[in-house]
Amino acid sequence: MNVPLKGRPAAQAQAGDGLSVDNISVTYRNGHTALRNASFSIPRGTITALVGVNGSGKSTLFKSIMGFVPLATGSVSILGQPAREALKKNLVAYVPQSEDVDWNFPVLVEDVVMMGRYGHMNFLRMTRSIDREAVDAALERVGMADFRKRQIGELSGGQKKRVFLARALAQEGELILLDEPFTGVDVRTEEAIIALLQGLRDEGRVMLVSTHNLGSVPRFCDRAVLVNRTVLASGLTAETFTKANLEKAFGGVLRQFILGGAELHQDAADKRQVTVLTDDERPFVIYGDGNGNDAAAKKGGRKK
Ligand SMILES: Nc1ncnc2c1ncn2[C@@H]1O[C@H](COP(=O)(O)OP(=O)(O)OP(=O)(O)O)[C@@H](O)[C@H]1O
Repeated sequence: MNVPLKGRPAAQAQAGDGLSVDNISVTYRNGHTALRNASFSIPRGTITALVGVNGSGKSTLFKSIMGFVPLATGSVSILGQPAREALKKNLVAYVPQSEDVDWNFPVLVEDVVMMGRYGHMNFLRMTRSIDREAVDAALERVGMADFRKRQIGELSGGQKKRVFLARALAQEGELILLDEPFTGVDVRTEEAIIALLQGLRDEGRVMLVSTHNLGSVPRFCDRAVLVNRTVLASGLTAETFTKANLEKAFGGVLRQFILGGAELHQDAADKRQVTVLTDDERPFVIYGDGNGNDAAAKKGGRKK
């Protein structure tokens, strides 16, 4: 049985010493160069946000790491080994965007999660008790054990995300790529996913998470990579989520937001903290100062 990704090969996973992307360029067959000379590296035991406007190349970067698209230049190394080796060893787990999954594919929740075990099986794909245990544990961990006999097409958006997270867990991937895991999920599910990612970080795994939810990045991401057809900035969140970098990455979009009734405030005491004041004058900190002053949408008066 194949992973129900539209037009993509089954995600293969493997293990290493963080993720290193070195000078990669990707040109699609229609001649469009989606990434040019992109470089960054992230260590083990970290959660890194991948942010950028629509079409900036986030999914292309994931596809490059997964070997779904050929690289015109550069290389990717995963856990200290060439990407191809790491992929063969099942060290990379991929949680795709919901739009990339064929939800009409007739498959049960438990079968999707079992797909995470394929890389651990022989070519006959005979399931062993260790595989069934891994599936059970993964379903329990994401709170989807009661849904194991459901067709995947019969789940809510948040439940679908959790099933694909369970597949990544069952795979025991050391590098986990998550393409917009919070799109279409409620606040409770988002919190549950964040808690799960934090647990995986504590186990020493490497996570790269693309998200449009800038407000939550400082809360759970140690690092950030800002892209727009190349890597504009990368490093610790507090040092990377600067007003200058965010404007570079989001340009008119960020300005539009500010002009549309809010404003950007650079904290005088800590130059790294930026607060967006919303219409109703609630400060919304889009990156924090490391002292807990990074909660989204705190109630309070207008900062001077
Ligand atoms: N298969 C393809 N063939 C040609 N161009 C493509 C292909 N896939 C993506 N692109 C183009 O490459 C650019 C980067 O697309 P990509 O999907 O990587 O962006 P993204 O940052 O993930 O966007 P979003 O936030 O909307 O998901 C876009 O201009 C897109 O139109």
